Amino acid sequence: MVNITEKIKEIEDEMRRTQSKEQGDRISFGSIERVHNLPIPEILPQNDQLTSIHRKLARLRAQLLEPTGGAGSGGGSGFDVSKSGDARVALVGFPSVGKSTFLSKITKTKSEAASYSFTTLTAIPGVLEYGGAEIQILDLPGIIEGASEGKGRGRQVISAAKTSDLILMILDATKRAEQRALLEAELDAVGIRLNKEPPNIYLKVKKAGGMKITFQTPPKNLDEKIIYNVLRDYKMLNCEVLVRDENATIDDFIDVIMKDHRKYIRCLYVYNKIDSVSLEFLDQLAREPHTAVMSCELDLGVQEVIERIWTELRLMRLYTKRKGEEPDFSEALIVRRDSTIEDVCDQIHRTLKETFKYAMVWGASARHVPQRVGLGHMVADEDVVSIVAK
Ligand SMILES: Nc1nc2c(ncn2[C@@H]2O[C@H](COP(=O)(O)OP(=O)(O)OP(=O)(O)O)[C@@H](O)[C@H]2O)c(=O)[nH]1
Ligand SMILES: [K+]
Ligand SMILES: [Mg+2]
Repeated sequence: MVNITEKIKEIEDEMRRTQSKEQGDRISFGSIERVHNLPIPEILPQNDQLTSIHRKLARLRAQLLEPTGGAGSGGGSGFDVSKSGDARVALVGFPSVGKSTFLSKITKTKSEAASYSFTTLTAIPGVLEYGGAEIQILDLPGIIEGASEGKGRGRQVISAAKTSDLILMILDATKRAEQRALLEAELDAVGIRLNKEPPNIYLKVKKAGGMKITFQTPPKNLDEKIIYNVLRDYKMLNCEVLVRDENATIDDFIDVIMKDHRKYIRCLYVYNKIDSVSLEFLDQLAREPHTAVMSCELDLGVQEVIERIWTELRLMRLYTKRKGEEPDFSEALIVRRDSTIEDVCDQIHRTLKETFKYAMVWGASARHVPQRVGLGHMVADEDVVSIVAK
């Protein structure tokens, strides 16, 4: 069986050699991920050899995703914890950063915490009640560098993270700064894209007619030849491509081709143990994007993290009202942002849509109050909705 990890290492070396030949030591390649994340013009100075190496690397990395994909692919199916509640949040981080301490603090579940690594060996679910919603929080074993290649329980942890609506990346404020980039790289390697929208590239596979490649505006990092070569690599000889984003890169394009293996998940970075760092450093951490800081031990910032979880999940609370009765504010109906009346119906009952006649809406989404609307109407947070069935 082919050892993909070894092959990737080989390519990394090849890349390093080509690189130093081309550009001297301008960029050092510490890890595959760093190569992968560099903007194309910088690492691929119109160099065909490098472009082809880069594509090979992307293909191999994709194989790491396959359940039967060579070395270190064992145990990639996640943990056997069923989803419950309105959303799932996964706690991902290196060992002993305080994941279990946090779970025990914000839910009724007690997950063992200790000062040694790998205290937690399996997924422990807890329930956070907030704003009328029940949010499942998944405490997970710590992961280590190389997790995506199967080190430790890495594959399993990452699979569990992939099923979540939000990743809470727990970081230790007292540890070196690289921890964040290392974890991001592990997730990136298995197709998880954090705080990113799917690339704005249209791709349609056809039965015949060859390749038709068009650009909405001249792209900065791509050209017809690069796209042509990538498509040929993936044996997509008949297709239509429209690149709408001028900043799209070759990696973005590969993500579009591999869209069944990509997951776009929001991530909140949470630095724990701020009781042990200087105020100056704390201030610096707190300014990073998508970041919150806390100390579970001193109970500092924990409530703020809970509030951030709620906003990052982008959930909305709706209240229902029966005809001729007051709205029921005792129990909220939780739906995702950008939900329509149709989603609301589905949330109430699987078949409600079939007998739906119209809905009355009170609140921010209503143009006048109440507004009579159809299934396509977009609701807003804290709207009151009354569904009228046939
Ligand atoms: N100083 C300080 N220590 C903390 C804080 N939160 C947790 N700890 C300590 O950090 C250690 C690790 O905590 P755990 O909750 O077991 O960490 P974990 O991330 O679940 O660890 P694994 O399950 O082994 O991956 C324990 O000794 C905790 O008491 C904090 O806010 N400040
Ligand atoms: K621990
Ligand atoms: Mg733990």
